[in-house]
Amino acid sequence: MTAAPASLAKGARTDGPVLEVVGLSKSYGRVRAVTDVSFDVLPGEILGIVGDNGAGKSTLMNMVSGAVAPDSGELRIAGDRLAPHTIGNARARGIEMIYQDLGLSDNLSVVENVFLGREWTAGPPGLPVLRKKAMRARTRQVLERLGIDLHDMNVLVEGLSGGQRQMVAIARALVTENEPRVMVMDEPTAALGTTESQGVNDLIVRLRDRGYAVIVISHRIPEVLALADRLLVMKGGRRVYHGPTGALDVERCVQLIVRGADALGKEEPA
Ligand SMILES: Nc1ncnc2c1ncn2[C@@H]1O[C@H](COP(=O)(O)OP(=O)(O)OP(=O)(O)O)[C@@H](O)[C@H]1O
Repeated sequence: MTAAPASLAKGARTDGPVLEVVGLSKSYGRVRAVTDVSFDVLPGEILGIVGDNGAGKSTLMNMVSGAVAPDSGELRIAGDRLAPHTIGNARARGIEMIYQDLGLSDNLSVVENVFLGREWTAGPPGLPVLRKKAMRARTRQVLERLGIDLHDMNVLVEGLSGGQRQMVAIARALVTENEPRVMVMDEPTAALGTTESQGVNDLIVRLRDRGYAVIVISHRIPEVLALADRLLVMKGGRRVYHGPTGALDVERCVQLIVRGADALGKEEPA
């Protein structure tokens, strides 16, 4: 388990779900992007999120990351309500989102990317000096801890493979002021071949085994069924399944995505 962030509210729970999403809804004009969706994630768990295009996955995750404020419902982190509902507050409370475009700068090195926008400096105010050695050491430590093999951390990111870039983005999410507790990844393997996908998925499993909660949005049904412990299936902005992946096979999962909860022929598990 990772240490509880210092910013965890007094009295907040440290066992049970690290994240509870309670009845979130969001409309854009007349489009109901997400309607009354609830789910939770435990520490040391991978939750997969699947659904057709337009099912509401991105809107839901943008609410989880604090980027989009819900019309109704709330987010609880370790039992404590997220308020105000902002990216800054969600990050301070340990929620990190890695978008599909990764947000890396090609012309900067691995270390520079990991610390981009929050560089460590020393020296008097107005005359900051970059603490390059310390940043390199911290980056190496995080990469080694996660078993990420990147020999040259001064190499420009443009020279890295898709899988390596994904790993730099994950390292970047880990080098924050507060230890993250929930990592949300949008299609982390979408642009990768089989071997590189396997490398990224192995890393996601290592994150899970270190106590992080990892939420993975994916279109790759067999892959996410093999990777995730539980699955959230969305259709038309609604939750149609939230339960163990072991209860589903690829065919049933596809049926849920296409037909909704009717595909199970019974009540979905809570
Ligand atoms: N900023 C926005 N303004 C207007 N409508 C939006 C906005 N964001 C999403 N929507 C609409 O909300 C619905 C859900 O979209 P969302 O992007 O959350 O689905 P998704 O499951 O992530 O889809 P995809 O897999 O294609 O990314 C869609 O009908 C979409 O057009």
